[in-house]
Order: sequence, then C-alpha cells, then structure tokens
Amino acid sequence: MASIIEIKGLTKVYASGFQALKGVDLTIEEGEIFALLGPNGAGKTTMISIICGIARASGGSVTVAGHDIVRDYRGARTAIGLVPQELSTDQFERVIDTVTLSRGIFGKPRDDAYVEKILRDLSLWDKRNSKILELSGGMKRRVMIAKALSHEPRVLFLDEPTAGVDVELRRDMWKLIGELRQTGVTIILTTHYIEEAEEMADRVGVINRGELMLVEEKTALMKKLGKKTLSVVLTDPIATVPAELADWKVALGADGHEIEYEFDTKAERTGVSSLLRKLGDLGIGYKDLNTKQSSLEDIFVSLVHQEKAA
Ligand SMILES: Nc1ncnc2c1ncn2[C@@H]1O[C@H](COP(=O)(O)OP(=O)(O)OP(=O)(O)O)[C@@H](O)[C@H]1O
Repeated sequence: MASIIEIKGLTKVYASGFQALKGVDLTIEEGEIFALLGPNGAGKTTMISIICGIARASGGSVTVAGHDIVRDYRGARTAIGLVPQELSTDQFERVIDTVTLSRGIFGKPRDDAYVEKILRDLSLWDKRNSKILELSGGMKRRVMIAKALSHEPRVLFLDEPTAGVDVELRRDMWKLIGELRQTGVTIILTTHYIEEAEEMADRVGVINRGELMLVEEKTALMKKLGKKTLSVVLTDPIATVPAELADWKVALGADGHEIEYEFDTKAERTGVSSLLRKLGDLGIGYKDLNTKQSSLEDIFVSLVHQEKAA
C-alpha cells in the first residue's frame, strides 16, 4: 500500500506555552481506516487541525498526497475532506445547494452527476430539496459528510463522528463509514469510543498528552496485548473459591455457577490446563468452557495506566 499522509516530528506549542504535540511521527496508508484514540485533551483535534491547515505547526512536517501542507497548501487541502465535530452549515439552505456550493468553494467544476452520487450514497437523495433545519440530527451529520466529500478528496477526516449520538445512529454511522471505504477514500477518525475503533479501524493509534504511544494493526494489537478470560461453567454452584485455587487468582461469577480465570495468551504457561486438572482433583465438575478476548478498552486503559505509573 502507498502512503497518503506522512507526518514527521510534528510539534505544537500554543501561545500559552502549552505543548499539545510532542514530536509525532505517523504514516497513513491509502485506503485504510485509521482510528486515532485518546482521552480528552490528548491532542487529537490539534493534530487534525494542523493537517487540514486550520492551525499552524510549531515544528515538523506533514505531506498529504505528496503535497507539503505549508509550501503547497492548496494541493494538500484539495486532497482533504474534513467533517468537523460541530455542525457548521447554513440551516436555511437546501441540502443539494449546500453540497454543490462546497464543491464550488474548492474550485471544482460543477458536476451534478457526482453530487447526485454522493447524496444517493449517503441516503440523502430523497431529502435533497429539504432545508438543513428540517433534517434529523443523523441526517445533518450525513450532510456534513456529503459536503466534505463534495470536492472528491482522497482523505476524509472525521472528528468524533458519533459524539453525543444515540446507539442506533452510531451503528448507522459505522455502516456508512464502512461503505465509504469501499469507494477507496482513506478515512481517519478520532474517537473517545474504544468500541468505535474496535468496530471499524484497520489500524489504531493511541495518543496521550501529545505523544503517539502506539500505532498497530487493530487485530495484531488485540493479539499482542490481549488477555483472555476463561469461564468454567460448573455443574453445581459453589459458595466460595476453594483455598487450593489461590495460585490462579480466580473469581466466582454467575452467582457461584462459574469460575473466571484471566490469563495471558502470550505466556508460555497460561495456567489453563493446570487449573482444569486442579478442578478435577478437587472433584469440582464443569459442563462448559468459554473464553473471551479482552477488548481494546482494557488495552487502552492499561496503556494509559502504564504511562502514568512510569
Ligand atoms: N488554542 C489553544 N491554546 C492553548 N491550549 C490549547 C488550545 N487548543 C487546545 N489547547 C490544549 O491542547 C491540548 C490538546 O487539545 P485537543 O483539542 O487537541 O485535544 P483532543 O485530544 O482533541 O481532546 P478532545 O477529545 O477533548 O477534543 C488540551 O490540553 C487543550 O487544552
């Protein structure tokens, strides 16, 4: 895969003296969905704003589709579509007009067929003659995406695409973003929601206090850092954990019907078979076994935790 964005040594010091980015290096591959995950104030919006030319970097360099964001601002900006956190569009304008106008602002020739295509892709075609203010919140978000895609960008930034929306709309948005990726556009999204990154991203970057702490393929990340929980479903419930199981640090679940054991999938000895043998020795019968992979959320919390401890 070819790279589409190259970020090298990016720093940002605000006028207040606050250092929001501390030397970020990152390459985004064309066609991927990259999720930038981090707590409040981590530097996500600062980074996006610099790439999109809304804020100035204090140091380092960024190229988008081969265009330097400072020396070749126009080239870089043309390659980018940005869906900001806040809805920002004239509420009285008709959907089709606002999207057509956005395209014009980028100096692209009028192309009604293309505008129709994105409105159809985003299920907005039936609403094309509605005023923005007549639309539901979910539809308004779709209009923002249509506007961002109006000039045929190669990279689409979504800054917290599902902040403050209900579960149904969030799932809708995920589906939509998945469909957009089929069109070949590279998608970078920022999110607080680990579930969102887990659901959609090919790669995940974790940013905290202006530093990119890790960038990994999502599945590799889950495998590498992931722990699993084994649930042993007992034939008969038990009231307390027998002292003989102290070495495994198990917990009781499901009102004493399950024994839960967390183990490290990377470890040479996971302790799973010895635990099961021990249960046999103790005459504790079981009828089922389940394992559950820990989520990206656990990984994220443990990373941020490790950094704090360090
Ligand atoms: N104009 C500014 N002047 C001074 N400090 C700023 C400015 N803008 C942002 N900051 C600070 O820079 C840090 C990073 O902010 P940024 O908005 O990039 O974080 P974020 O990761 O996007 O957070 P959130 O998830 O809350 O949007 C924060 O501590 C913020 O207070």
